[in-house]
Amino acid sequence: MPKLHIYKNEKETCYAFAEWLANLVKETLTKQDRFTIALSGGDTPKLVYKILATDYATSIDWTRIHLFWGDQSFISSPDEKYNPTLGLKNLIDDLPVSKNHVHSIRTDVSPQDSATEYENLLRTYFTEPESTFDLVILGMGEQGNLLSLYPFSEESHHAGSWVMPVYDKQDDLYKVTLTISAINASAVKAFLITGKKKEDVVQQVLKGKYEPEKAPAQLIVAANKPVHWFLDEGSAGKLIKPSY
Ligand SMILES: O=C1O[C@H](COP(=O)(O)O)[C@@H](O)[C@H](O)[C@H]1O
Repeated sequence: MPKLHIYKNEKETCYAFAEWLANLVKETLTKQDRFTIALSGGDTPKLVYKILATDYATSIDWTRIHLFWGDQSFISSPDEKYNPTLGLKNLIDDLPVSKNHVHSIRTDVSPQDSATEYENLLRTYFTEPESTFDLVILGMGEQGNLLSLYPFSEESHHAGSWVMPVYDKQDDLYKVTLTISAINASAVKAFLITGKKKEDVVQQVLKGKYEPEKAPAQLIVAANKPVHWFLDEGSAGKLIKPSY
């Protein structure tokens, strides 16, 4: 069941998301010792990470936060312009989180070895076989991918392992990504999607026919809990406009 949180623009959406995340962390940390987040890649969450690093630098207990990457591209360029993950990494470096609480996906080994190593890391970190992150932040690409799980790809329907290597045909590069199993085993799932260019994919997932091959985000479920969708009026355009 989706729970929609729709805001006027990207800025308002990101501020609201940061506030919601901070409250979730605070509430959860009254019941447990640590809070573990899987981060989305891409450009959209960058503002949220900036807001967290500044406005929430002291109000969140960062010593009890652990960060994992949701996916990672195998791009070696040292230039942020060509290497989006690098830009994100720089922002994560600004968060007041202990460096040994930031768990990255290696890119200095083969995608297969990197995926195996990340899977082992997760299996050691999470002691319950059916339970992963306290929060997974998810974006969606214009192609309809969530993390690096693409429409009509085998990996999007793979059950069992939590991590997989993926070849992204469109961008001609390898990626390592969490799987639907890892995402669905997390306590809270939240999409953060902004911009008019995403309104079709958002509509397809939330209002279209159930066709998970075409829209793998439809595979994200939360038993007895909502899947959160933080959208701006651009990305939610086709949900909020009357259809004639
Ligand atoms: O390819 C990817 O894109 C999506 C969306 O990125 P954005 O720049 O439009 O926010 C991202 O969520 C995913 O992690 C990444 O691999």
